[in-house]
Amino acid sequence: MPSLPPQALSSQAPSSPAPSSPALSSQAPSSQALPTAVQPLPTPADLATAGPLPSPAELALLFPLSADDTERIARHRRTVGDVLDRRDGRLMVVVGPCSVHDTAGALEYADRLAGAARRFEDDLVVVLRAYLEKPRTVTGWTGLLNSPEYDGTGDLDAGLRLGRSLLTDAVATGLPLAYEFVDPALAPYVADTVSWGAIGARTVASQPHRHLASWLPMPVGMKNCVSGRLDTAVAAVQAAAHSHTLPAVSYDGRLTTLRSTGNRSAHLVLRGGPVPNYDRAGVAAARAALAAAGLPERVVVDASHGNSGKDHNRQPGVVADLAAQIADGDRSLAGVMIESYLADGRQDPGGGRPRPDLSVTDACVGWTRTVPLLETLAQAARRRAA
Ligand SMILES: O=C[C@H](O)[C@H](O)COP(=O)(O)O
Ligand SMILES: C=C(OP(=O)(O)O)C(=O)O
Repeated sequence: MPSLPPQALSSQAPSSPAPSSPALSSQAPSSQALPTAVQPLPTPADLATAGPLPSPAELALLFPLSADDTERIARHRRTVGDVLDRRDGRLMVVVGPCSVHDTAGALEYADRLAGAARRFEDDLVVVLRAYLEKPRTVTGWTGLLNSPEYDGTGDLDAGLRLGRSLLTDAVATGLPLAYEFVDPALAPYVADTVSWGAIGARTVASQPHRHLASWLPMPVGMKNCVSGRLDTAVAAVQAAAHSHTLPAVSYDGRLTTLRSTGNRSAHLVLRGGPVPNYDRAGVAAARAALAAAGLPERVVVDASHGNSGKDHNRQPGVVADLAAQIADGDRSLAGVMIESYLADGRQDPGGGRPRPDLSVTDACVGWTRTVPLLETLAQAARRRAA
């Protein structure tokens, strides 16, 4: 990889907007005359003012992983695969904030979780949710990578730098990281730091996301649709297991053709819908759908989202139900997801800066309520193993 001076990575945005192209603007009808669905395409001048982004290689040079980090991430990925394949009898717990909006707050949380992960390591494989992109039902803040200032201005260049620096710091805590891949073009900037990936309920039907999962070098969970349907996610697991040809941003930032090998560790994540699906009947229905598709009967269950009606106060009840199923010996339950952060609840920051310790997206269970949940799951996993 060529070594580049940091100034070579800076955005090329000029200080004042470039004039619009007279040739193009004289051809384009005025926007008032256009039906709302027909917007003029960006002009070459618009594109020039946006400035280039660093390539994944350039960003990794600024915020590198050490050889030890890379070796540890490879080990974490194998461990998660072993849990999914039941070669490792522990339970995976993917836990952490709905989204990272404050890097200091996220790292404080990661430090606390790293301590808890060591405490429960005989029974649990604890994975930190380090989600920097948010899919929205309609509109809203789309995450630190796209909008690091939480003001909707969308400074992707700054977001990539802040996001990668957070991920490499989080890796240094020794925890495996979980990440939802929302925009396939951004995956090469972050994928080397991730040990468990997710394709979310709003993108699981998308072919580019399934193809991306077939290339990602870690186990990837496919979430059931927002509607609660399982078949789309089951089809995504099948699609991801195959080899595909896909366009992808290469390490040096060029659009390239990639031939994926297929991801044999893709699996189903139950996140509920209008009706929860974490209970024994929901898990049994998932096992039946996987068996009918000829897939391994293994699931991760998300205690939040549709399974708690986005009410964080209901997550402990969901976890208790799952713990009972696990303690009773259900070996198809490979993992549990919990949305948890430093403080309990969520905020809607008006115009000001958000509180660093409180979620700006979905409500989370606070840290003091999270530790007993980990304890409950560890006891359940120990009983199952025995
Ligand atoms: O996980 C977070 C949210 O559930 C997801 O981003 C959708 O949020 P929204 O329905 O508020 O847009
Ligand atoms: C958006 C998320 O979940 P889902 O896709 O299940 O809504 C999430 O886990 O942050």
